[in-house]
Amino acid sequence: MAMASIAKRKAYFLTRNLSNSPSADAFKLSYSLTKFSRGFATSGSEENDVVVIGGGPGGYVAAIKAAQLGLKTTCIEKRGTLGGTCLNVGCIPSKALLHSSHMFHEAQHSFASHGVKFSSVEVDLPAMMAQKDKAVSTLTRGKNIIIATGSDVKSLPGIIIDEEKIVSSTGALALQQIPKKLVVIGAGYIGLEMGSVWARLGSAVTVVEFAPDIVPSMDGEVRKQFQRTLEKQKMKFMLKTKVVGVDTSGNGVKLTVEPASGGDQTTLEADVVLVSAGRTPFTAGLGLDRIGVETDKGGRILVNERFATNVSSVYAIGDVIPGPMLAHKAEEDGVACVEFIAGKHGHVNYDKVPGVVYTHPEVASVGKTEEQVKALGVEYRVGKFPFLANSRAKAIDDAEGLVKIIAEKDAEGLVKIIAEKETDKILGVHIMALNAGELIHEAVLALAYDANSEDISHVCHAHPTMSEALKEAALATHDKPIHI
Ligand SMILES: Cc1cc2nc3c(=O)[nH]c(=O)nc-3n(C[C@H](O)[C@H](O)[C@H](O)COP(=O)(O)OP(=O)(O)OC[C@H]3O[C@@H](n4cnc5c(N)ncnc54)[C@H](O)[C@@H]3O)c2cc1C
Ligand SMILES: NC(=O)c1ccc[n+]([C@@H]2O[C@H](COP(=O)([O-])OP(=O)(O)OC[C@H]3O[C@@H](n4cnc5c(N)ncnc54)[C@H](O)[C@@H]3O)[C@@H](O)[C@H]2O)c1
Repeated sequence: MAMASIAKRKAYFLTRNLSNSPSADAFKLSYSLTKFSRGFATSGSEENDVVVIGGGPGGYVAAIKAAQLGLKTTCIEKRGTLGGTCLNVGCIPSKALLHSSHMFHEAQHSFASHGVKFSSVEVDLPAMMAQKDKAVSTLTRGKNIIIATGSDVKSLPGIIIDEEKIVSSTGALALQQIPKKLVVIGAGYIGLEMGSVWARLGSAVTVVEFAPDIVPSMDGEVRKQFQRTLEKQKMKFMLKTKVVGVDTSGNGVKLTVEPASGGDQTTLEADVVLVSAGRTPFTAGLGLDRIGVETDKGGRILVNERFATNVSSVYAIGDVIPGPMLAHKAEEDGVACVEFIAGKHGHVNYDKVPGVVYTHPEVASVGKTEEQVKALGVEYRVGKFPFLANSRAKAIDDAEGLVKIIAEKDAEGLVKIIAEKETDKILGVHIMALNAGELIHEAVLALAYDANSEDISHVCHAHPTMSEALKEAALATHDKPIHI
């Protein structure tokens, strides 16, 4: 067992290497949970104010915040390192590979038009993986109970993940060879990000999606442009399609697929299949049923607005409770939860949590989609501004990220703002651009302060910047944009 303490903050982090006996660990931890819930002291001789189970973004942030609030805190993590899914097998390694594969793609396709020439460019996959591993390891060194045990990949009936031929995101982050053919099941965040990585490195990527659209939670208009852009990057989509059979007996994998509503079957061949059809809350081994913690049908722990479960002194945060499965949402949950425990007021507004798909271009959003606003029966106005008319995007030849498709109007990046017609209050902002994940925060702030589109249009934006597109879209929402 490795034990690290952040002495200054007086939060203790207990991590253990699970390589010996996962079940023994699960048993000990579930035993502890039962014990804590009855008000006993924690393991060892010392009494804690807060014990956090799980050291992911939700758990470790909750532990640090609790200690900052003066609560004696211990965080227990079954992995050898803190950081959870996000740091170990999620956000950080996936963004490292997205960045490396993007550099390779740029060197192949864009540098020459900027006057930078190479005689040859090739991929050194082991070096790329080592760079990703370095990014992770650099960051991992670094009585009340809060359950922050996160989530795990959702398995599909009849499909067994072996992390070699049939992989979850964890396996897709560690492939030893570039697959010639990669089939991705699920066109959500993971499927599109990991599909992008391997498509850029040369894999022929086919994405099979059950729903009629990719990223079903995304604004419809933005999603259509996004799909066209990904198709131009050679990703193929089979929408309204389900996988009904898998054969791994040969060298590769044979997948039988058919229309979601039934019909003729076809066979897809792949070297590797990525299962990215969602994630489920992870509570195995905690013995929740033994202490009577309520969950919903999907296994998510039910909490009230104070993150308290139905069992006294037991709280839950992050991926293990309902809401978006995002690292920054888990962190906000953690902070708000311990603020309540410390007798203060905490708050997380799930309507204003931004989401970013880190492809190229990125797609970022906050607030409601046009479809959601329509469904609510709210009268609204839409303001849009394309990056083709933004001088900074043009100056860096990245109106969409790929020089070759710059001229094609239907594939341009954009800012889209949806505002309530009567009040002009901003209800949702959607951005597709190379740095949309950064640009979105002006919109997040606007929503946090209940701003109107007119408010944004009165703010002076530096020129030339991509942020000017947000001001122009705001103008377009209630008036007319200047530069189009
Ligand atoms: C490939 C991938 C890419 C992602 N990219 C992004 C991104 O770019 N941005 C983003 O916002 N989100 C991203 N996510 C989602 C993000 O990782 C999660 O939303 C986030 O990690 C949830 O945090 P958490 O603290 O709730 O749970 P987790 O990070 O899953 O942490 C839970 C921790 O609890 C531990 N644990 C579980 N059971 C026990 C037990 N019984 N005892 C002790 N410890 C236990 C686990 O080992 C784990 O370390 C990504 C996810 C994946 C899979
Ligand atoms: N950039 C980020 O913030 C980021 C990156 C990766 C993961 N994540 C988080 O991780 C979570 C899991 O990601 P994910 O991509 O696995 O889930 P997701 O919910 O984003 O997407 C899953 C997709 O699979 C489809 N699907 C479901 N069952 C299917 C089936 N049987 N056949 C074909 N398609 C099917 C769904 O319609 C959906 O489009 C997400 O909730 C996301 O919040 C976030």
